[in-house]
Amino acid sequence: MTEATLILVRHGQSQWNLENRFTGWWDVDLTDKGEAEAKAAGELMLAKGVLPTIAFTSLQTRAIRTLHIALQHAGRLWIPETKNWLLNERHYGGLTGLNKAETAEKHGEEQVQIWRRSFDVPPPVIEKGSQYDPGNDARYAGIDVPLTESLKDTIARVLPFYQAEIVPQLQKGETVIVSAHGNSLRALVKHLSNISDDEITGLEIPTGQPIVYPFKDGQPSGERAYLSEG
Ligand SMILES: O=C(O)[C@H](O)COP(=O)(O)O
Repeated sequence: MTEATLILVRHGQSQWNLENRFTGWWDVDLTDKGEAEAKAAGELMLAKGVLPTIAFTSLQTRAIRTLHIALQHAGRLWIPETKNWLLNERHYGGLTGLNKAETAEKHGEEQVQIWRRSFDVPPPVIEKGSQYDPGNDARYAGIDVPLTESLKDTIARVLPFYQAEIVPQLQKGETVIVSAHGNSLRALVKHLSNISDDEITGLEIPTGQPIVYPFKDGQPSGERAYLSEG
């Protein structure tokens, strides 16, 4: 039997988390508070002796920097890491850049909640070439950049990456850290904790809080727990 550990961490507070704006694939950096959250996550991993041996992250600055700050403070900046767009945040389509409260005033709380948390209703598409369209960003060269994504669409890209790249590391007994985003991590937690399409609407992932799953032979062997509470 091979035991392993999966650590999931949502990036620390970003500039647009602070400004309450839909972010999705737009690339924003961490705030000072976000950096402090990442540092605390690394210190917690060190204190608990839960030390990553291999890392995965998205192509987005806020997740990459959270990973690096956390690893630095856990003494693990040297471990191998993979960056892949398949771990990016869910694409927020035409909502990208808008203020969440102003959007709720305009379209109603209920509609905004559907766009934010429904399983399979995507936000309106982003206009190609518009201000916050990441379609021409060099990091996405050769990728068919979506124009919007529901959680269901996000799961359809995150899970195959998880199965192909992350599960083999867990089967080998690695301590894997995935530094990603609210909705790309909701996609993973939905799968790992077997949460239904209806119940996933109620799941929130806080910034900078490592979530840990124990694994045996490449399968989760227990429920998720916050490392701070373990
Ligand atoms: O992309 C965003 O705006 C956030 O990272 C997640 O936002 P949400 O909680 O509205 O899905």
